[in-house]
Parts: sequence; C-alpha cells; structure tokens
Amino acid sequence: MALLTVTDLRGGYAAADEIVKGATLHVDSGDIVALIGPNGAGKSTLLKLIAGLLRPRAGQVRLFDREIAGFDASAISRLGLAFVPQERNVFGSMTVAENLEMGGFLDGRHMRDRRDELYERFPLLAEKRRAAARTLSGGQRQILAMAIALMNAPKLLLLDEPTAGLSPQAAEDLFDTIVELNRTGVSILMVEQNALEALVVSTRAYVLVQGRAEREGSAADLASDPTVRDLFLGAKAQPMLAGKSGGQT
Ligand SMILES: Nc1ncnc2c1ncn2[C@@H]1O[C@H](COP(=O)(O)OP(=O)(O)OP(=O)(O)O)[C@@H](O)[C@H]1O
Repeated sequence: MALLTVTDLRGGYAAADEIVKGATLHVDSGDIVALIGPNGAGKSTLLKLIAGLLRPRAGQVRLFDREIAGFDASAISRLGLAFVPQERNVFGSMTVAENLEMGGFLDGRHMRDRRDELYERFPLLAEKRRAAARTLSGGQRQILAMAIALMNAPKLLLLDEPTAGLSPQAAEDLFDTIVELNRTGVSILMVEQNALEALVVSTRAYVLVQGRAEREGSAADLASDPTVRDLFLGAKAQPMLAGKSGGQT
C-alpha cells in the first residue's frame, strides 16, 4: 500500500524558482526508500516540498490517500509524516529530555509515556537524558533528532542526509538504527550522499537528476546498474550488496 505518492511535483525557494522539476515517486508501507543523486540535484528541496516546509508550485502529494500539497508543515506532521532536517535538528543547549519534550504535540502524561518508550528503544538517550545535546557525538545527535521526530509516532519519516559528517563506523551504526526503526513499522524516505551504503539498507531507490527522478527500482537493481554505478557509486558497489538489507517483511 502506498503511504506517500508524489506526482509531477515542482517547486523551489522563491516563486520563480524551479529546483524540483516534475518529481514523481512513491513510498509503500514498510519501505526504506533512498533518494540519491548528484550535488544540487534538488534532493533536500524535494523533501522540504513534501514535508510542507516549502510550498509546491505544481503537482500532487498524497499521504495516506489524502492530498496534502500546500498544507503547512505542522498539519502534515499531525497526519503522520515527520521530517528530520540535515542541520540544526536538535537544540544544543537543552538537555536530551528537553529536546524530546519539544518534539511532541502531546500533553504532559502522554508526552512522558512516549518519551519513556523512546528511552527504551534508544537506551543511550536514557543514559544521557540530563546531558546537553551539544555534548553528544554526531551519531548520537542524529539518533536524538530522529527520536524528537518519533515523539509524534509518525508512520513515515523523511531523513535528510542522516549520515552527513559521520565517521564510516558511526554512519554504519546509524544505518543499522534506521533499519531497526523500519522494522518497528516506520517507513523511511531518506536523502543520502553515501549512496552505496544507503542502497545496501534500502528496499527501493530513486536517482534524482536536475530535479526529476530519472531512475527508480529496487535498491539492489540500482546498485548493480552500470550507469548508476559509474555515475554515483564506483566499482566497489557489487561486493557490498551481499550484506544486510532493510525493509519489513
Ligand atoms: N535555502 C535555499 N535558498 C535558495 N536556494 C537554495 C537553498 N537551499 C538550496 N538551494 C539551491 O537549490 C538547489 C538544490 O539544492 P538541494 O540542497 O536540494 O540539492 P541536493 O540534491 O540535496 O544536493 P546537496 O547534496 O548538494 O544538498 C541548489 O542549486 C541550491 O543552491
């Protein structure tokens, strides 16, 4: 079942601006979908258009069979879609606990219950609950950013370059966390510069070029497609695909 269907979406940062030039994609229930492509292709802009942080000029965005193009970000969030931006996604001077409290639309007791559930899922956040977010490592901060988004129990999580700036080991750990999260019933659409690693954990993927999804397919097919490999991945793609893969069964 399609959770999200985006059809011929267009838009950018100013009225005359068209950075996303007719993008079409879908995310099914249980998917981890990677959005890869060259720098400046419009991947982050596409996520912001879907999440309501930018207003589309044209096209459709359907979330759970409801048209949401033009809705503002908080209305979309209440419908079950959460967006984790690439930067400034935690409040550095606030504690981990305070950051989580900022994430939910919930009232006192429900908010604390939800926070406790997230402490169980991410024990490192429980350990660090009284620490200022700025003292966390890059990978820990990304987990906190995802947990803030999870406070509203979304069905679909949009992640903008979650592994940007992380060491290879921290990036691999974060991809593992994303796969675990997906197995709890959260579908994922993520933009990634680490295209090879993203394809390893994803079910499906799109290659965005100049504001349009030029190719789509299973992550494994795209990773072994010679054109995609030449463009984005390099020769090391094939052996790496033998490992883990995400997606709910
Ligand atoms: N806040 C902004 N205001 C105006 N233009 C922007 C803004 N952010 C990005 N752009 C422009 O939009 C275009 C697409 O940027 P976008 O960040 O969506 O690309 P991307 O595919 O995510 O690649 P990258 O990995 O480089 O971020 C670029 O030309 C960029 O300069």
